Amino acid sequence: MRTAHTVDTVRRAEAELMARLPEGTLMQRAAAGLTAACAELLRSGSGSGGGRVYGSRVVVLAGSGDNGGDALYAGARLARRGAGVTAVLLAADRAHPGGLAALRAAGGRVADDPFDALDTADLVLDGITGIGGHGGLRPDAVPIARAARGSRAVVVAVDLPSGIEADSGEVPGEALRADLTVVFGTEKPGLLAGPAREYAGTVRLVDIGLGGILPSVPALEALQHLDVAQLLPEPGAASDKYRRGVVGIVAGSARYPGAAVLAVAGALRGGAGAVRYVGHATDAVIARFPEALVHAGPPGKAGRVQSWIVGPGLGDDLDAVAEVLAAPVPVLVDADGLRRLAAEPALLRDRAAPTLLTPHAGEAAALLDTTREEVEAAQLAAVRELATRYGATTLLKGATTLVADPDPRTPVRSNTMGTPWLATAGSGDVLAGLAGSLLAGGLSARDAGSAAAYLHGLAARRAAADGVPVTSYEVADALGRAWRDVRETGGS
Ligand SMILES: NC(=O)C1=CN([C@@H]2O[C@H](COP(=O)(O)OP(=O)(O)OC[C@H]3O[C@@H](n4cnc5c(N)ncnc54)[C@H](OP(=O)(O)O)[C@@H]3O)[C@@H](O)[C@H]2O)[C@@H](O)CC1
Ligand SMILES: [K+]
Repeated sequence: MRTAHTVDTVRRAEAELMARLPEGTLMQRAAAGLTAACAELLRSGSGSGGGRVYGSRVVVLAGSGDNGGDALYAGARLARRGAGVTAVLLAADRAHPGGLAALRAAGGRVADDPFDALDTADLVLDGITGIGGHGGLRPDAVPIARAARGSRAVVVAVDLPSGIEADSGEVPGEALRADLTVVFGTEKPGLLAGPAREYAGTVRLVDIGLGGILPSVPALEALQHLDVAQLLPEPGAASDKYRRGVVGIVAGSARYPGAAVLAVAGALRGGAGAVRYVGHATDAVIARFPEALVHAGPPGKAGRVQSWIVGPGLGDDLDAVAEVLAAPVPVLVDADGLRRLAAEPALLRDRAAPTLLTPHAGEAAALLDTTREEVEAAQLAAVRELATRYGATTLLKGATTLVADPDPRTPVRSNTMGTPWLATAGSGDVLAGLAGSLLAGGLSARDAGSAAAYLHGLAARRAAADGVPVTSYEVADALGRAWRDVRETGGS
């Protein structure tokens, strides 16, 4: 599990740890980890320096705080290993004194012209701001950040990409996009939530000893293979199809039969014992999936289910939404179902069983009565607000999918397994089917949503492995492989 803690929590834990250690220990631990990551990157040839530290050209962008201190100390360590290190000081009179002295003592120098230095750099260390930065890059830093990003150097962010908001994941102005972010002690929410996450590149955690001090419940968390393997239901010897759960799907219409087919495709690979399809696309569903149970009447007459999925491709025939929401079983509401809910939120009022809402940014905007742009700019705030306002677990789709429970103390789950290949028609229908199927298998709404998002992303990566565009149907087809992948890592 990857975990992230808020800035306040990190600062409290750091203060507690620092009180027990000689002064400067944490910064030296951070700088040592940062140096190791940079050296590895330079040796791998990711920079343009010919595969070694000795003789490589490193530029340190140092702001006025401790983030700049970390970067300067790491620059000093790289200089001692033979790198040519130049510092660009964003606030010359307030650069970290110890870090700057160490850099000079190791043979590093301060740049006369930042742009000349960046022009020939192999690696840039971004220490402009870390957890103390707010409001995006300041005007004087913007051209320097642009030159760094425009150079051929590999960019390594110190703790966080400068310009992102650590706690909210928002990017209020410009930020410096990194290839690698070396984060200290614990991840910060902005590394697991968009849009900030898209600035971080690969994230590498350096242990500085906060492990035993940080609270065990983080602000955000992201499942990994092993976590997903532990969540997936496994049929026991006594399982029959009803014990494994029947998932009911109300989706598709004469106009959009494909949404029904794709939702059923996802559900069939989610481990439920049976999939019961209800709606106007029974012929299309049966033609593709003879194993599905189909029913053309209202959901209430379709027979028992352990969970419902309602919404994909329904068009304007939305009477079934209220009917399904009145059932005492877990319900996943997607697509057109969410439109109905935005018009009548009271439909959720009397529900006691779990509800999982799966909006994309546009649907989330309608539910929150705001714009898509506002949701995309503040994804973490939006998913939390949806979950509390609607009293329902909410999965907000995007480049980084987030899942929030109504109880604000429960960590928000971030799915880091997504891929741009998933931005394709019908992708959400497959995800809804898969998540609804996991709900029928007994997973909580939060587990079902986050495990489904993970498997869905992994399946898309597998399906697109040879670099060709994938269709949603192929993603559904690859879910079996994704499931096997996590199972094999999970050792079950
Ligand atoms: N605590 C610890 O034990 C450890 C901490 N560690 C490290 O310390 C980092 C936190 O250091 P920090 O608190 O000094 O803040 P930091 O992120 O360097 O920047 C704040 C300074 O920048 C300024 N500033 C603000 N916004 C700005 C902007 N948009 N653009 C430009 N400047 C801006 C603002 O100054 P101002 O100009 O407003 O007076 C302020 O002084 C943390 O991320 C980690 O790297 C590690 O060594 C491990 C141990
Ligand atoms: K930084």
